[in-house]
Amino acid sequence: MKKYNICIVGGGSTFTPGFLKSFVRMQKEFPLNKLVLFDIDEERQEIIGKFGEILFREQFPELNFSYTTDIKEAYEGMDFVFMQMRSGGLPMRAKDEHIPLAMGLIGQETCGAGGMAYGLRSCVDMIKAVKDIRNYAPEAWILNYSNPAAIVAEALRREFPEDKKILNICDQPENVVRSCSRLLGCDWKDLDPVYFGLNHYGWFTNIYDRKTGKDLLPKIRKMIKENGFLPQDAEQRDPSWLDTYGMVETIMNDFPEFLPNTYDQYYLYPDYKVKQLDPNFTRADEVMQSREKRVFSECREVIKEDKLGDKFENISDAHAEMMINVATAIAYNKNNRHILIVENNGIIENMQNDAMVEVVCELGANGPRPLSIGKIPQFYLGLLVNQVSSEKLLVDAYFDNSYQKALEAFTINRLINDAKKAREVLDALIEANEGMWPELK
Ligand SMILES: NC(=O)c1ccc[n+]([C@@H]2O[C@H](COP(=O)([O-])OP(=O)(O)OC[C@H]3O[C@@H](n4cnc5c(N)ncnc54)[C@H](O)[C@@H]3O)[C@@H](O)[C@H]2O)c1
Ligand SMILES: O=P(O)(O)OC[C@H]1O[C@H](O[C@H]2[C@H](O)[C@@H](O)[C@@H](O)O[C@@H]2CO)[C@H](O)[C@@H](O)[C@@H]1O
Ligand SMILES: [Mn+2]
Repeated sequence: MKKYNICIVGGGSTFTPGFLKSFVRMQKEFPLNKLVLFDIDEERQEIIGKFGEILFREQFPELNFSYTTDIKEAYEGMDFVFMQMRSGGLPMRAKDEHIPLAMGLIGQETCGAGGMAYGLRSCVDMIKAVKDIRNYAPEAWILNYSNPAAIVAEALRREFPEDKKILNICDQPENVVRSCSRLLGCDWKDLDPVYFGLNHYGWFTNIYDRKTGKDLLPKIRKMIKENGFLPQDAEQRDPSWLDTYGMVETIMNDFPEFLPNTYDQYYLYPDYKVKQLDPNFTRADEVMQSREKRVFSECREVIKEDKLGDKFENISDAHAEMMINVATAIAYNKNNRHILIVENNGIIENMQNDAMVEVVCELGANGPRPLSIGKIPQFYLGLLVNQVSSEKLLVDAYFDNSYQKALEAFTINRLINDAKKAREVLDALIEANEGMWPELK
């Protein structure tokens, strides 16, 4: 069995320990020869890297493991590059969330004004990173889940139109499916979903029982009405995530036809969410006080003790497992189903062909083969056409260095929806992102 060479970009991410654990756990399904962590932040990379050295010494000693801030060392000879960079880091995420909220607008990592601010930073850094990767590893599969994945996917589609080995993925749809399995008391792998939308903006039309073909969505709808909705890993979640999953019940009371992605809450209830969110303490602050602190202090402890102790079991690795499953589908031409972000080209019949949509695909060595959706109802079409327009205008702003296009992207966005507010928040974000955005003239 071939053993693969993998690089993780954003190797200093809070999610890296979860990946390291999954690579140990899944070494039979996905045998590795070499694993390199790459980050631009030497200090973060060193802490996670040293933790990784101890983890692999104890659990997977034959793996050739290293960490670096050098692009040649990172990319040369790679088969797969997993991308999880956070352009601007968590401090900039805090600004993306605080600035719009202080103006009465949704401030969120990937949605609305904050998502667009993060989007422009990610366009700059992701395009540079993909060029670097292609310089050293022209044939590597690039599996991107750096956010905002919708905007990154559109920018990469335009910058690298011939590159068929770049795949954009989000684990949120799979998480909703896993959460349904918790509700139903079954294995999530027995559920066969049908899903359409954009990244962080979609709906499940059906959740079939894989064995019988029966649609379980009516039962799920009823159970959510009676019992609410919890994430599969509720016991490990911060309070804000429990609120987010709880909103699925509200959404289904108003729009019972389909099961929503949790991110739909921002687009359907923007006024309510603005009132609920605290402009001085957002999710970024919660992450910096919880996950980031915990991950780095646990890594430091392991380094100090020079042994893993009991740390392995408690590392959360749900989305790492999903990403590794995506890589194995490609590596072994499995053609099993994943929800992926791909160019529409008629999959959603009544949406433009060049939209980057999120749908179920069969995935194998030749890439994704999306399953057709057909026409979607007017309500959903209206919402999605609005959002895809905003995302495309933002990417125009990036490529054309155009303030006007950015203003249009912000104005049309449902979470802003007013030209004066759009200009005000855009100008504030230009100032906050100095040196990290393209110059907008
Ligand atoms: N698509 C999904 O479903 C999904 C799920 C979870 C996280 N994410 C994304 O994963 C990323 C990491 O999230 P996190 O909360 O762990 O963030 P984090 O800030 O803890 O880690 C991100 C790392 O990226 C590094 N980085 C920043 N710019 C870089 C660049 N140009 N090149 C290389 N490294 C760079 C940072 O130094 C940092 O160590 C984010 O983009 C997040 O949005 C996506
Ligand atoms: O606020 P954060 O940083 O906790 O999460 C933002 C990300 O949320 C989703 O990813 C979840 C994922 O669904 C869950 O299974 C687990 O792995 O945690 C992740 C982070 O909490 C979303 O899909 C990402 O795009 C967001 O970046
Ligand atoms: Mn996501």
